[in-house]
Amino acid sequence: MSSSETVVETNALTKRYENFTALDSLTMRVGKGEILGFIGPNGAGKTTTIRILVGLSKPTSGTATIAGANCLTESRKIKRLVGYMPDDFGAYPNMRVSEYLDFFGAAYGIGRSPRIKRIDEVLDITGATYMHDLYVDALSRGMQQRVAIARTLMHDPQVLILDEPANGLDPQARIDMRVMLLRLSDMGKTLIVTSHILPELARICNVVAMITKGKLRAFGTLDDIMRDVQQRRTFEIMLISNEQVERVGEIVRRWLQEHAGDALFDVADVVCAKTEMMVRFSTHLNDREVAPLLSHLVSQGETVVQFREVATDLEDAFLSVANAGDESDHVAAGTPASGVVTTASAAEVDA
Ligand SMILES: Nc1ncnc2c1ncn2[C@@H]1O[C@H](COP(=O)(O)OP(=O)(O)OP(=O)(O)O)[C@@H](O)[C@H]1O
Repeated sequence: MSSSETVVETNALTKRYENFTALDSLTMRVGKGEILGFIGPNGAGKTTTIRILVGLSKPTSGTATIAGANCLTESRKIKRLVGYMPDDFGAYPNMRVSEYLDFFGAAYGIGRSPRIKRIDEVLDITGATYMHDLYVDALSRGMQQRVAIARTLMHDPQVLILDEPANGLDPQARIDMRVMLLRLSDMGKTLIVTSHILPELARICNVVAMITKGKLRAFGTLDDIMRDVQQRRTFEIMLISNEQVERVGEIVRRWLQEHAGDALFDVADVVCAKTEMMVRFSTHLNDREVAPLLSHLVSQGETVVQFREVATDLEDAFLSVANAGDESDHVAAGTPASGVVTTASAAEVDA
């Protein structure tokens, strides 16, 4: 992470709905001009975090600030500092793009003549000048996303929070979106961009925060996270009957606990696939270190049909980090938010 001036900061941010913890002690910071990729599957807690940041929801505990303004108590300042683009564009029948932007500019209290000038500026920044007189409800999804971003820029905020901006875009529109976000970052804007999948957008992010079930699982540069992910290897143990699966899973877990040293994530990572008669695990251990596990299983009376390493491409591994399950909660909970926190499971994130 760059050492630039901190613009967005959360400390132990927690949100509970009765007994349910939607956000669990989230601590992170984003610097000026940085693009944060805020990644996690559906229900991970991204919108909860964003709603707190933009002052629409109060946390149960913890703090959040944007450019020094308290998100909980200084909602006027926050409104001026932040441009928020929600996931849903909304319906605006019979409204031209210029009228749409004029409407939101007026809502921000921008006077008529600076508003007209600003509309041209934001359309220029977002490459949407040609849409000036088009009707918003006749635009494609990609065009609407541009206009939505133009709208968030009307009051020239320091921070842009974009909820799923790449959602529903075709490949070319995604590329265009990336270019636009980089341009905004070059202008010194700080961006928080959410996504429920590993987006192409992650490649332009300076920092990536991965969140599942309300907890931060990984935080760092994409390179940091990738490096850690690449050091892990996945093994599969094929068994002869499905009644072995849970038992072998437990043996593997205990063995990793003893042999994987401080690589606690390995233990959290054991996946038992009953119907496939298979146990899968990922580990930082090398071949020589992992080989004794096979003899250990045999010495415990387990019949093993195959014990093999499986190829996982980087993207699979990256997604599996984002989709870490409950079992790793005890590990991630005590881990500081800075630096890389990774776990991997074989479950797939929805794409
Ligand atoms: N008002 C509420 N009352 C109870 N539970 C809630 C409420 N709002 C959100 N939740 C729950 O909190 C969890 C986090 O939701 P959140 O909307 O933050 O997830 P998300 O990461 O934004 O997911 P998505 O990508 O689907 O929008 C979910 O399990 C959701 O059901």
